Amino acid sequence: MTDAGSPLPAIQPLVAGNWKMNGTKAALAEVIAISDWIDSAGNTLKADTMICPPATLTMVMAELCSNGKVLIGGQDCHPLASGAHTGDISAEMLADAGASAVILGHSERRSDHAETDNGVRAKVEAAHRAGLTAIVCVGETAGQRGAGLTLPVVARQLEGSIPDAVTAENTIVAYEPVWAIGTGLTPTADDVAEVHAMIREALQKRFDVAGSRMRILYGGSVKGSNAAELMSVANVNGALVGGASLKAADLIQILEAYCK
Ligand SMILES: O=C[C@H](O)COP(=O)(O)O
Repeated sequence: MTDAGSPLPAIQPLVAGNWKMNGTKAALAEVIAISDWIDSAGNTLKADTMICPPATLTMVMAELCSNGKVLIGGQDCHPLASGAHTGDISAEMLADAGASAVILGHSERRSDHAETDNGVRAKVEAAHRAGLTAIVCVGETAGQRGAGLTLPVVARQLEGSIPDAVTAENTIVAYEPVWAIGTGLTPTADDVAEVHAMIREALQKRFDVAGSRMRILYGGSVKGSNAAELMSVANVNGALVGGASLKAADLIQILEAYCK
């Protein structure tokens, strides 16, 4: 309930495609096809749609999607606004290129670039400074899951990676079990429900109403054939999609789970 005692409005789901290190100019046709499909779906589609392309495509894709039907996000940013950091991109640069969000702390960044919770938190603060929504990824490895550590690992990542001052608009959590990414494996609906319930409770405890309103995405081998089941789990407010976001036809099958 809000302070005024009225019920909170429903959370608008988000389906975000993470293209990772995939996509050249030829792939822009996929985004045009997604945007055209969203047009034809009209208001039967009850979700927002985002594509997070590689940095080389951010600006051209943002220009192509300037009608706002497909939102554009980055895949990482540096904590600083500018400076001598060869190869890095700042949150301000992503915003300037037309992005409205940025994925931070993805498990591939955490493993490939030794990113820590503290480092991710600094990037989330940078995203907010630049006016971007931060999509903060958390999730356990297969080993941690086997050891029964899923909930404590995710709780620690949440606590460490998200700064103290956030809003329901500027921060999204993405739960992505590392072992489910790109493997075709997914947790059961009950397992997803358990983790998302814990995340919701932790967010509410820490951020009050903002924590009740924040979107919590599920990611890890989401595809057309499992989207409806996964997206109907309590506290799942959308999906972060890797492989199945690269082709318009595959992403559209996932979006169809949100057509009513
Ligand atoms: O960011 C997206 C995730 O890593 C999921 O990737 P996937 O859908 O290919 O499993």
